[in-house]
This record gives sequence, structure tokens and C-alpha cells, in this order.
Amino acid sequence: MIYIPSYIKINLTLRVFVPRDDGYHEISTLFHKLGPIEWLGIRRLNGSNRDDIINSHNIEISGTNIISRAIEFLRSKSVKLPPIECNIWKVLPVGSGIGAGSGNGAALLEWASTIYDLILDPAELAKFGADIPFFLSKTKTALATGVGERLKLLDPLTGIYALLAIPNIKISTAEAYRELDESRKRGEAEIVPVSFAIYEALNLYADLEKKRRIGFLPNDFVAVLRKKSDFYDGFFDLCNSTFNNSLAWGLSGSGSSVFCLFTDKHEAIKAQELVSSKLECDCKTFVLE
Ligand SMILES: C[C@](O)(CO)[C@H](O)COP(=O)(O)OP(=O)(O)OC[C@H]1O[C@@H](n2ccc(N)nc2=O)[C@H](O)[C@@H]1O
Ligand SMILES: Nc1ncnc2c1ncn2[C@@H]1O[C@H](COP(=O)(O)OP(=O)(O)OP(=O)(O)O)[C@@H](O)[C@H]1O
Repeated sequence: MIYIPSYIKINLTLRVFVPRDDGYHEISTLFHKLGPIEWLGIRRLNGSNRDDIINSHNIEISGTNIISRAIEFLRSKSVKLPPIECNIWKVLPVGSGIGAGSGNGAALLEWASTIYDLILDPAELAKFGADIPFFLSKTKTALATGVGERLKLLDPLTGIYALLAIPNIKISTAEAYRELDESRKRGEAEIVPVSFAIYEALNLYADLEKKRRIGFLPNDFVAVLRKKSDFYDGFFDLCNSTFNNSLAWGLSGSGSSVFCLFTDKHEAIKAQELVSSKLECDCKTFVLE
């Protein structure tokens, strides 16, 4: 069995625009890759008539595993993939705004495109998952528009350690987008212009590159999540008042994950300890680069 690394993403900034005719929203976001955390074990099986074996352990995945969808996608593109056994030990909770599932799918696609010398079309990949083109890109940091598939690759932000906290709070991506639209209809939240969102993201990227302290990073879903749980105010207050050596903090995707960025790994580990002891919430925490 060979093991392939699987990454996650955080949204350092995230602005959401009006819904399109197909119901999807265009976004502007500063993506940043972290990890790997999970690893895909892959083995090619002998015999062409065998079924694929996809085993996901530790955390239950409802519906079709994205790894199976990635395999089907490749076969639909006439890639001659033999039957495959794929094992994964899931560590990251499903649907936490960090694209862990997409990362698993992207890991399989990256392995196949390397072994079978494939050139995968980003537009096709985007239909498969909006953040898949970013996961397959060679960079760690990118500005994305469209639904996240149009990328401007940026020099990777290096020397930054992220404390990632994943509280046990469930909100589906669809529900978060719906609630954001409803709050906007009630006049509770504004939509920033696209040009502002891009300017804002690139300015914040420049600050992070220079390791300037920023504080709270913009994400349009914050107001939606704050209504769901006190955890968010608790976490952001801790970042603001206690983690004096942190650079910036915010919410990833449509939640539930939050992060705080540090230049010193040990500061991040100390902060991890404080989050676990001070916030009354069932929460998984990681320090990742
Ligand atoms: C919030 C982000 O994580 C930011 O990176 C992404 O926009 C989420 O994108 P995603 O994981 O590809 O979202 P999906 O799980 O495919 O979408 C679930 C549902 O969320 C809504 N959705 C999703 C993405 C998007 N740009 N606009 C939407 O309105 C749609 O109702 C969709 O049916
Ligand atoms: N291998 C997998 N790992 C995690 N989720 C998977 C996997 N395969 C399929 N899924 C499904 O994908 C969905 C969640 O995917 P993912 O964890 O990438 O969401 P997310 O972190 O909220 O991502 P985003 O920030 O893009 O919304 C769930 O509906 C889950 O059942």
C-alpha cells in the first residue's frame, strides 16, 4: 500500500456575492493550504473484474465517498484505472469548512494524474468540487473568484502556524448560504463590491507576508455562525485579548472551523492548550503549517 497526503484549506478571507441563476454564489476568497493531516492508502488490485474497495474508518461518511466519485470521474474521462483499494483513517470532522472531503478527492486525483500522466481541466474539476482546482494547484496560497475555481496563484505564505479549532457545531454549507441570503434580505448584512473584496484580500495577504498583526479577518459567514453559538465570540475574544503574539484570526468557509495564525509554533501550541481549557465546547484542535 502506498500513502498519499491529503490537505485541507482555510479561507483567510471570504466574501460572498449575490446568488447566480443556478443558486450558487460567486465568492472572493484567499485560500491557504494546511497539512497534510489525513493520508490515503492506495493499492492497485489484480484482476480487471473486481470492484473497488473504499474503506473510510473512524468517522462515518454519509452518501458516496468523494474518493469513489473521483475514481468514477477519471474512468468517465477514459482513464484506464484498474480496480483500486483505498483506505483512509478520517481525523477531521465532515463538513467543517476546511474542505477535508475535497482534499481526499484531490489527493486521489493528484496521484492518478501523476501516475497516468493526465492533464485535468480545471473547469471540469470545478464541477466536481469548487475547491478541487486549488487543492491540485502547485501553490499553498491563492486568491480565488468564481465559485472558488478561478485562481490567481500567490507566493506561498510561509512561516505561519495555524491553530485550527473545530467545534462540534453542525451547519451545512447550503444552510449557511441560505441564512446569509435571508439576513441580507432583512437588511442585516451588506454585500461588498467585488473589486473591494479583491483589494481587501490582496492587502491582507501583503500584511500576512510581512507578518504584520491584523486581528480579525473578514468572512461574510461570521454573523450567521455567531447566532448559532457563543463559542465564536469566546474564541475571537481569546485571540484578541490573550494571544498577544498572534497575527490574525477568523472563520474558515461557512464554518464551523475557526483559526488563529502565529509566527511561532510554540505560541500556537500554548494557545491550543488555552482554547481547550477555557472554552466550554466539545472541540478538536490542531496546530498546522
Ligand atoms: C464556503 C466555501 O467553503 C468557501 O470556500 C465554499 O463556497 C463551499 O463550497 P462547496 O464545498 O463546493 O459547496 P457544496 O458542498 O458543493 O455546496 C453545498 C450547497 O451550498 C450552496 N453553495 C455552495 C457554494 C457556493 N459558491 N454557493 C452556494 O450557494 C449551494 O446551495 C450548494 O448546493
Ligand atoms: N472522504 C470524505 N471525507 C469527508 N467528507 C466526505 C468524504 N466523501 C464524501 N464526503 C461528503 O462531503 C461533504 C463534506 O465535505 P467537506 O468535508 O469537504 O466539507 P467542508 O469542509 O464543509 O468543505 P467546504 O469548506 O468546501 O464547504 C459531506 O456531505 C460528506 O458526507
